[in-house]
Amino acid sequence: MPAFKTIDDISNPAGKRVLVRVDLNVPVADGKVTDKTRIERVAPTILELSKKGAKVILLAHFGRPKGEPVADMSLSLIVPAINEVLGTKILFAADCIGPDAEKAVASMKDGDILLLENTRFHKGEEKNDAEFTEALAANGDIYVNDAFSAAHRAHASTEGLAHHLPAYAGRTMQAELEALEKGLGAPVRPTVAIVGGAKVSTKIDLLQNLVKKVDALVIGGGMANTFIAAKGINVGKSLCEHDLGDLARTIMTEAESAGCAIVLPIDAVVAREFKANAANETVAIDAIPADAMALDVGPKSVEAINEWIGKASTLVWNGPLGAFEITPFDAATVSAAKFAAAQTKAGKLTSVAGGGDTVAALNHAGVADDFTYISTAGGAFLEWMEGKELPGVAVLSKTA
Ligand SMILES: Nc1ncnc2c1ncn2[C@@H]1O[C@H](COP(=O)(O)OP(=O)(O)O)[C@@H](O)[C@H]1O
Ligand SMILES: O=C(OP(=O)(O)O)[C@H](O)COP(=O)(O)O
Repeated sequence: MPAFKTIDDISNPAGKRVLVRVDLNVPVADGKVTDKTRIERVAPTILELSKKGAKVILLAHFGRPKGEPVADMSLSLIVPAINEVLGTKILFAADCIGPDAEKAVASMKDGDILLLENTRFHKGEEKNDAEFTEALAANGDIYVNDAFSAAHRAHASTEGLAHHLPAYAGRTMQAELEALEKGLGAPVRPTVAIVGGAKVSTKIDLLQNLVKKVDALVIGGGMANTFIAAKGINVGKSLCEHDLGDLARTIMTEAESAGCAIVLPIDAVVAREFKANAANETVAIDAIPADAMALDVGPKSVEAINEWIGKASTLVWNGPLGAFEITPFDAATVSAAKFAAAQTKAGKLTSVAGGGDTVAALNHAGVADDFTYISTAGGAFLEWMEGKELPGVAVLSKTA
């Protein structure tokens, strides 16, 4: 575990302006938060600092707005859910830097909690731009990073700020690293990884190293469509990143050399509309109609996936196997989740899953509590698993 300072090392937080980086990138449907796990996980840090009399100023991103304000990516949408979890009313400022932020911070009393608007509404955030970082730092005396799930990003609010202010790890950051080390520090083989979901381009790179660490890599969701297409199979209108075909083929070749089995779907549940209860059919993977989308992996694929889970001693999982938010396309994810939970309860499996939507999917399946450990992190968790240095964690120990 990297050595860093924690909240215990803040000598007297009372009256201090503490910039706390949290991950509020939560699943939302019809303007409502559908899974509050990430908020629940950062609540202890926020409440502890507030109780100690600090002025708690929350920094977070929401979605991928590309450096411009986007109405449905405003963190104001998350405020009611935060109030509910914290059991107190927080303040909100319409910008994370400049006069709006300054005014809101200046009016805070000791113990108040203020959420600043989406840091990604400014281009400087993802560029880790010095001027933007300074503008963020102007509103704080201390920086606490509690966003383990965003620690794989070297952004202004996740990395840059630690160079400008005394930096500490929050309680969730500490707990995540400790739990991952305990559960996966020395994984018992065979180790199986399941990677699915929709963030294909940002996660596909990780698979190149992951295939060297695991005995089987099960690929589902939009990631599977990209691999299927790379094999020359038509995936119709499915979520698929066709330009990543070369990389997908390289990963399959490297997996073979490393002795890692790649488990791709052999059938799919397809529909013509992305909505709950859309008319659907199950087809062989090479028979996806040109006008349809594969929204879930099919029952034969689930059988094969569960067979791999049955052989595994360790399971790491990020990314749902299908569009689990809309029935019946949650079937494969729910089935594999229930089977992995049963294996874990029977003492046959160490199961670690992570990612905002993955946690929501496991909650939806009603089995999140039965997994060995649930991380709030998806991409960060996979990068940690690869043995990569996470910039948001590394900077905390470098500046300690
Ligand atoms: N076949 C598919 N087609 C479209 N979307 C999919 C498919 N499979 C999974 N998804 C979507 O992937 C999203 C989750 O992906 P991702 O953000 O990568 O996971 P996590 O947040 O757990 O890291 C969900 O919203 C789900 O609907
Ligand atoms: O939701 C997140 O990552 P995850 O989907 O890998 O769990 C984090 O908030 C990071 O978001 P990003 O992948 O847009 O940088």
